[in-house]
Formats: sequence, structure tokens, C-alpha cells
Amino acid sequence: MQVSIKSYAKVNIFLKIAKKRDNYHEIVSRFVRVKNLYDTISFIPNNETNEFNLIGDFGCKLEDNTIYKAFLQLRKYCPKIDAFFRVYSIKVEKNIPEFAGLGGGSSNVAAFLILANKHFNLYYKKEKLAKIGAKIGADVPFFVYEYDSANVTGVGEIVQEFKEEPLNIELITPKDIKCHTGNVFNCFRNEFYKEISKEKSDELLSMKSSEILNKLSIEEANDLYLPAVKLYPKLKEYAMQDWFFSGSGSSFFKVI
Ligand SMILES: C[C@@](CO)(OP(=O)(O)O)[C@H](O)COP(=O)(O)OP(=O)(O)OC[C@H]1O[C@@H](n2ccc(N)nc2=O)[C@H](O)[C@@H]1O
Ligand SMILES: Nc1ncnc2c1ncn2[C@@H]1O[C@H](COP(=O)(O)OP(=O)(O)O)[C@@H](O)[C@H]1O
Repeated sequence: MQVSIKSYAKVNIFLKIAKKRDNYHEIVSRFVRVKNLYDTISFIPNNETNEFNLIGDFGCKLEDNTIYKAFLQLRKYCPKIDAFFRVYSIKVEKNIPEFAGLGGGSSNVAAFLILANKHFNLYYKKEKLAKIGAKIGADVPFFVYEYDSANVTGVGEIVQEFKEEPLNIELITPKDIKCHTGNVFNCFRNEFYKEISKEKSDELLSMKSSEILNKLSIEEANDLYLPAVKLYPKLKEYAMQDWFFSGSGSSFFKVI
């Protein structure tokens, strides 16, 4: 029985805004999994608390933890997991930095759902897991499908695999800068708002990631870069030639 799973980070090769949807923004983006950066989530048969027990190095309270939120959602469909997680703990070896534009919180949700789906023989389809998880984090559907590379649109709920050669990603995450996704989107909306055309978005979605990065500058590739720099000017110190910006930051990456 599988009791452990890798929960990968992602980068956004490009990230453009298509339009507003209430308080959110519809994105047009290429997501790529980072093969050499992952958390490991395990179910371990050791829990002295007799309640849900999450062991790991997180910067938030249990109630705010995306894994706990995923447990609460899944329990609605499958109440028996409650008894299981009074006897078992969830242990997370956390390597993906938080507030880093690497999707760690969403990735953990997807990994937990995939592992629970197998462990409890639920046989839920990916679509169902993606729907359950999307309530918790916008990037969950991408991670649920386990594609190496995908085009992601809507508010993250539309995921289409993009077949291309595997990419090796090098990352730099400034330790001293924590980018708040909501604040970055707000700044974008108030001061930098623009929408990508259908034509341009179709063009980017059809191009290989390496071609996109050869063609675009860091500002052109990611609509959230300038608002993030406006809010966190220290980011500029990390911006190097040929490096790109992931999500709402703070990580920079390049393909090697
Ligand atoms: C921008 C992206 C792109 O991959 O990556 P990250 O930088 O977080 O890794 C994500 O879509 C982020 O997803 P996620 O981090 O789950 O966002 P949420 O917690 O749901 O949103 C926090 C806040 O950001 C704003 N928000 C988020 C996503 C979106 N498409 N439009 C928005 O306007 C909303 O104000 C929301 O209340
Ligand atoms: N399991 C989790 N892993 C990482 N961050 C989490 C988790 N649960 C909740 N969070 C919270 O989510 C926020 C950052 O989300 P995260 O996905 O790490 O960053 P980003 O949106 O930059 O990709 C922080 O407030 C963090 O404390």
C-alpha cells in the first residue's frame, strides 16, 4: 500500500491575464513541474493526539493549512477517513518555500488527494479530485493531473497537457521576500491592468516553453512581475539577464 507521495513545485513559463472574474483574474499560462523540488507527504501509523495530526514545518496554523482544508473537504465525501486520521498522522517533509510563486500549498492539496484516493481505494476520477481541490487553491487542478507541462486557463480549472521535451529548471527564491498573491493581483488590477488578446494567447499556448523564453523578456512573460516589483522593490536585486519570474513571485527561474 502506497503511503508516501512527492508533491512537486511548479513554475509559470508565462502568465498573462485574460480578464477579470469577480475578485479574481482569468489567466493564460504555461505551467511546468519542477522535477528536482518537491515536498514528501506520508501517512504514518503513529498519532498520539487522537485527532487530525499534521507534522511538518509550516508557516501557518493548522486551520489555515491547505492539507487540513483538503482533509475537511474529502471527509464530506468519505467520512471514514476521519477515524483513519485519528490513528495515522500526516508527515510532510517541506522543501518548497512558501510565498514563492511555486504553488507549494496547492501542490500539497493535490498530492494529499491523489494519495488518499489510492490509499482508501476511492477510484475518484482526476476531474473529481480537481474539483474538490480547486476550492482550496487555484493551482490544484494542474497538480492533480500530474502533467510535466500544461496550458492552464480560467482561474486554474482548465488544464490541457502540453507535450514537449522535459525541462530542467534552475530556481532562485529570495529568502527575505514573501510575495502575497492577493496583494500582487490587487496591484496589477489597480495600476497595471491589461488583457491579452485572443490571438496572442493562442500563439503563446501553441509555442514550446523554450521558444517562449527565447522570445519574451521577463516583463513580457509575466504580467505579475511589474506589480510584484512595485510592491517588493528588493526583487529587482535578484533580476538577472535571461531569468524569468514565476507566478506572483518571489522565485526567479531559468531553463538549463
Ligand atoms: C498566481 C498563481 C499562478 O500560478 O500562482 P502563485 O504565485 O500563487 O504560485 C496562482 O494562480 C494563484 O493561486 P493561489 O495562490 O491558489 O491563489 P488564491 O490563494 O486562490 O488567491 C489569493 C488571492 O489572489 C487573487 N487571485 C488569485 C488567483 C487569480 N487567478 N486571480 C486573483 O485575483 C485573489 O484576490 C485571491 O483572493
Ligand atoms: N501546505 C501548505 N504548504 C505551503 N503553504 C501553505 C500550506 N498551507 C497553507 N499555506 C499558506 O499558503 C500561503 C502561501 O502559499 P504557497 O502556495 O506556498 O505560495 P505561492 O502562492 O506563492 O505559491 C502562506 O500563507 C502559507 O502559510
